Amino acid sequence: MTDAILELKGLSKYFGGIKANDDVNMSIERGELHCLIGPNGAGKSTIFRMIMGEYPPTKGEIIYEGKNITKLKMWQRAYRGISIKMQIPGVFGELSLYDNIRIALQKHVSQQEVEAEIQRLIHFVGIQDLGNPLVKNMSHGQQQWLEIAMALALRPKLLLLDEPAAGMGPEETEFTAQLVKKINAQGITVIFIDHDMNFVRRIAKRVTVLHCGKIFKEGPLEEIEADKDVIQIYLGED
Ligand SMILES: Nc1ncnc2c1ncn2[C@@H]1O[C@H](COP(=O)(O)OP(=O)(O)OP(=O)(O)O)[C@@H](O)[C@H]1O
Repeated sequence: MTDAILELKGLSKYFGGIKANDDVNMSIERGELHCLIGPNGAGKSTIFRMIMGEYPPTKGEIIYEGKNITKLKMWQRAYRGISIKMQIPGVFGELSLYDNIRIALQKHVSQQEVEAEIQRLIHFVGIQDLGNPLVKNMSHGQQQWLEIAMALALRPKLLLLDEPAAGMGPEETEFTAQLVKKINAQGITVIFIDHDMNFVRRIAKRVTVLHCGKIFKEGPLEEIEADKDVIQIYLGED
């Protein structure tokens, strides 16, 4: 029997004449580490924005843990365990590292637990040796890991990561791949978007390919990489 944590049913998002997503049907198993790939403008980020509740779908339904959440507000979805790290940095550069995490922890843990939780999170994402700098003085990679820590502060069951290794060098990319695996090993379902197939290869087992807003192919990584049509529309690109 399947145990889907998330199901997208006929999900569509139109911006005027642009069909950013068109009749997307997807099912994500609890505990999966799933990757979304596809050419620029294929509609990957729009799917994330609908799952998190930023964009209302034009049509279709989002079922999370068996319940229809299509009309719920963002905070209601976050409260139920959906957390996201978008492509655009969501950290506060003028604030310290700890204060950024403190903001993310607001209302999720009691006042007495905050400091211990900050330590747990910075150790988990590997930024425990920096002291407590202003975030704008942290490297790009460190800021990305901080943002992941902030997403984890919500104790999610489902974590959405939009290009978690974008702009990183090889070592930081490898570290991020290990971090994503570690998150998933904790039982958190992860869906991530990425363009870098070396990164995808390191961690994903199942991959969905989007093209022109629609699901083009879905399957195990090896099948997707060997698929002639996928190579033609996407993987054959430089
Ligand atoms: N707020 C918006 N208003 C109008 N059009 C939008 C909006 N958001 C996305 N689009 C359009 O929807 C389509 C899908 O965009 P989306 O950002 O989801 O693609 P993507 O696959 O994430 O692309 P990339 O890989 O470049 O991040 C694009 O044509 C984009 O221009």
